[in-house]
Amino acid sequence: MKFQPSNIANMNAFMIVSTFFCLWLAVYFGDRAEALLAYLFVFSFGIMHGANDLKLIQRTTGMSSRSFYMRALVSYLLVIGIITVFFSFVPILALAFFVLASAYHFGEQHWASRTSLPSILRELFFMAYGMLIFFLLFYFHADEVTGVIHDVTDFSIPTAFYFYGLLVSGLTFLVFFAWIAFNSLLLTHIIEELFYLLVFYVLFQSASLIWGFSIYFVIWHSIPSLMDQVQFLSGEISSKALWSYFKSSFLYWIISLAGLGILYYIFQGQDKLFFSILVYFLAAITFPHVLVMNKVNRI
Ligand SMILES: CC1=C(/C=C/C(C)=C/C=C/C(C)=C/C=O)C(C)(C)CCC1
Repeated sequence: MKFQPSNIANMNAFMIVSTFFCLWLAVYFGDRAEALLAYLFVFSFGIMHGANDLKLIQRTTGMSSRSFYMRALVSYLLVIGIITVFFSFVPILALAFFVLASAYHFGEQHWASRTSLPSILRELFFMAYGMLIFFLLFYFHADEVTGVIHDVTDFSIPTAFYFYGLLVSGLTFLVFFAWIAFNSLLLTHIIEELFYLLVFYVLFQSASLIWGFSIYFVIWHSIPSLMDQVQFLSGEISSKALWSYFKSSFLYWIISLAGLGILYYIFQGQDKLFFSILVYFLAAITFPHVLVMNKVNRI
């Protein structure tokens, strides 16, 4: 079965409907079931969307030899190693850098095809959007986020910080957005984009931290990104192309989950929140992925 462009256009409708469906589902679940489902989301689609990076590197560079694959794999593992060291020596800086890189990555995923802003401004806009998403989430779950950050870095962030962060990132985004619309650099609709922000407001305000994050991460980031990657790798979005994506990411996906299992085992006795382990894990696998996707988006 081939997906037509109209189906791809329906993606936005799918994202909105499934967001509210997931919010409604939460009414029926207790906290534990909700958290379990959230982890299932993150560990399935969330990890899977980053599991084809090596193939994407090969495709963006046009090099497909075995030795290139090995070099890419070694650089990949090196980046993961550097991040781990960074987190052990200066955790607060590493975390700040991780959130900034993630914000950029989320912004890039959402906006790369929706604005024709020139470079530098483009990157700053991606970042402002992503920071707005994170601060919106953090603002509504301030105490819990402060707890996780304290667990990871030993730093206590005052909860007012999230309010000011939300204010600054929100204003920066809105000024940028108005300027983009005014200069006809917007390839989408103003109302549509503002409506999505309203959806995120409702989502983060009503869902728990883990549920809100996983719904955003999977439905609004991982699934659209996975579709873009399938289109890039196979030239079409069809069941065959999706199957081939699944097959080539399977090994990396299993290895990542095994890595998470090992992290969990190491931290088990240290009284860490499972969330903190998740932050370390996401940070380790996210950095190489952000670099790869940035390269894909430049093609
Ligand atoms: C700091 C912090 C969080 C940050 C998570 C981030 C920054 C995730 C980024 C993931 C990416 C970019 C994945 C790749 O595609 C959580 C878990 C919400 C919980 C509270 C504390």
